[in-house]
Amino acid sequence: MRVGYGKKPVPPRPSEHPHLDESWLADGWFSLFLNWLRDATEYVAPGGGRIAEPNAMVLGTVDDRGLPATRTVLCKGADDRGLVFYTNYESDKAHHLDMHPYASVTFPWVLIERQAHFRGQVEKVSEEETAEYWHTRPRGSQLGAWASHQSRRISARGDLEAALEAVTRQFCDLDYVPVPPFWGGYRLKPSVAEFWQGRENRLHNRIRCEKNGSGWEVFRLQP
Ligand SMILES: Cc1cc2nc3c(=O)[nH]c(=O)nc-3n(C[C@H](O)[C@H](O)[C@H](O)COP(=O)(O)O)c2cc1C
Ligand SMILES: Cc1ncc(COP(=O)(O)O)c(CN)c1O
Repeated sequence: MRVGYGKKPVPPRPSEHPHLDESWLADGWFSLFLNWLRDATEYVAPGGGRIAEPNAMVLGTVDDRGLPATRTVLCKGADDRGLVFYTNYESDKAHHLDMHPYASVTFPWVLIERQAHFRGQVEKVSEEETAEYWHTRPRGSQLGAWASHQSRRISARGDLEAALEAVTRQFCDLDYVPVPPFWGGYRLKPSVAEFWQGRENRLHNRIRCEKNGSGWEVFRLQP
């Protein structure tokens, strides 16, 4: 199958925004990331379309053979320390991170012709931080996390539904579902961040910053 050129987005084109500039990253990646995440969250296309899950990021890890794996996770926390996501600590991605605690994440904000990309070391967040987030989740999502041994094989959909029924019964007398011991957050601490902004003729803007001691080295890359 040939994948061709899609329809051009209708005006106003986000690519008419000012050129991405090195100075925007002088203090590191965090403030530009927050601005772009907010833009992605608030953006409404002329036809009314919005970016679904603007906090979705594609997480790249490597397995014990050095074989890369990517999957989407939701960014549930961001500050100048890094980007936080929550998952099962016995999943494939968790095994990858146990062996090799480095990862990349990419936010593909295609609708607004932007992309943000981060690479760095990954560490588990504290149990307190996990608990604080866990208790904001709907009960159904909490029970689903208890029911699913993420990334393990299961022979039938029905077994998953039976597992959900079992944990629903197990916790039915409790007001609060406890945090599973096998569930929690990770924080990716960027040492490299790159912001991409689409431009005419594929002459896109790419600005990268790399951690350099306590500061950041900022430079432009060819598209
Ligand atoms: C939009 C979207 C958001 C997702 N968010 C998460 C998430 O925050 N945490 C998670 O564990 N899985 C999330 N998933 C599922 C993962 O992509 C993946 O299938 C799962 O974590 C198992 O990955 P692994 O086997 O590589 O560990 C999401 C999937 C999609 C499509
Ligand atoms: C399995 C799984 N775990 C965690 C999450 C994170 O999001 P939430 O806490 O809002 O469920 C998601 C989001 N799709 C998910 O699919």
